[in-house]
Amino acid sequence: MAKPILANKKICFVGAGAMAEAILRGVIDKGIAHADHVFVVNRHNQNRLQELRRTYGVQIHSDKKVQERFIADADIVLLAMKPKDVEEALGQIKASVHKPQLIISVIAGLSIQSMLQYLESDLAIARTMPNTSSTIGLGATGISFSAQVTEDQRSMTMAIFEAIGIAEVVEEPLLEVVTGVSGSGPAYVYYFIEQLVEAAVEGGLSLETAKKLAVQTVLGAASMVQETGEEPAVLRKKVTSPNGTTQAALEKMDELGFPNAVKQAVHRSSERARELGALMEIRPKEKG
Ligand SMILES: NC(=O)C1=CN([C@@H]2O[C@H](COP(=O)(O)OP(=O)(O)OC[C@H]3O[C@@H](n4cnc5c(N)ncnc54)[C@H](OP(=O)(O)O)[C@@H]3O)[C@@H](O)[C@H]2O)C=CC1
Ligand SMILES: O=C(O)[C@@H]1CCC=N1
Repeated sequence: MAKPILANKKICFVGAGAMAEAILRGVIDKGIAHADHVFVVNRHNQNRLQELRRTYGVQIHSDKKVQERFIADADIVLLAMKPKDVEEALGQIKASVHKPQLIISVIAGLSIQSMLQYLESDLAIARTMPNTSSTIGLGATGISFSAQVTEDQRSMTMAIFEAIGIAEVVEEPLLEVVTGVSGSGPAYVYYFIEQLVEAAVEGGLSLETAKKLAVQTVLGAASMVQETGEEPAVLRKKVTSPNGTTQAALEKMDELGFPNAVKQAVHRSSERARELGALMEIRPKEKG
């Protein structure tokens, strides 16, 4: 059953890739948006639009004029293209977006100020940083709002992202930190699982058994933190017998710089988001 706040609202996704699919699948599966109120447009790939239509029942069209109407008629326009495509895409939709629509962006690094400049309008903007776990309702999203966003629009944004996981409102400059932690974060965990599996196979386990054990271990550890409310460091100590196997393994991780590698990776992702943001800024000389 759809929550009333979004029941009659039209959402148009501009961009039809991994992140758009994660969100649209989440909101449709959770019943907070009806598939016949979800519109998806992209630049070229018609097969991709057909695939999304077949899988989720969303509305698509190959005609650019009809796509422009999808955007103009939407209550919420959700921007989900890569940073390199922002200039072209926002230039194309500029004439179609208007007040009092809500623009939601998931684009890493793209500031509210840059969006307002590209769209040349005083629009209501929710800048977000979700992650792909939104697909299964376990996303983690950071959100900042522009001054123009109304209370209803805030509630709609929270409803969307809380339907597909947890959502935290943060000051806009902290969205880069969110990007480093939870936007890119699933990839770090997959990378960790890959190494666990590889080591298990090197040790002689079958690939199938290795995967089962590694995935259950990560799932169990994350759930323990969530369900017991205990600090990760306290839970870690409970696994670590003095002079036992875990202590030996953790000492090896320290020796090889694991804690520093993880922290530096998070900081580098945040820094990269800032770099992408700077690349997407409109310089004063390019205006008008
Ligand atoms: N993937 C992730 O884990 C996360 C991604 N993000 C952000 O989400 C955004 C999208 O990432 P992701 O989904 O991975 O990217 P994808 O490459 O999977 O998808 C990008 C989509 O944008 C479309 N597109 C490109 N140019 C235009 C245009 N001019 N007009 C309309 N659509 C266009 C592409 O369509 P076509 O094929 O026709 O070119 C494609 O469907 C990025 O900005 C990223 O920073 C945020 C959090 C997590
Ligand atoms: O890798 C990226 O740039 C995007 C943003 C966060 C996750 N994926």
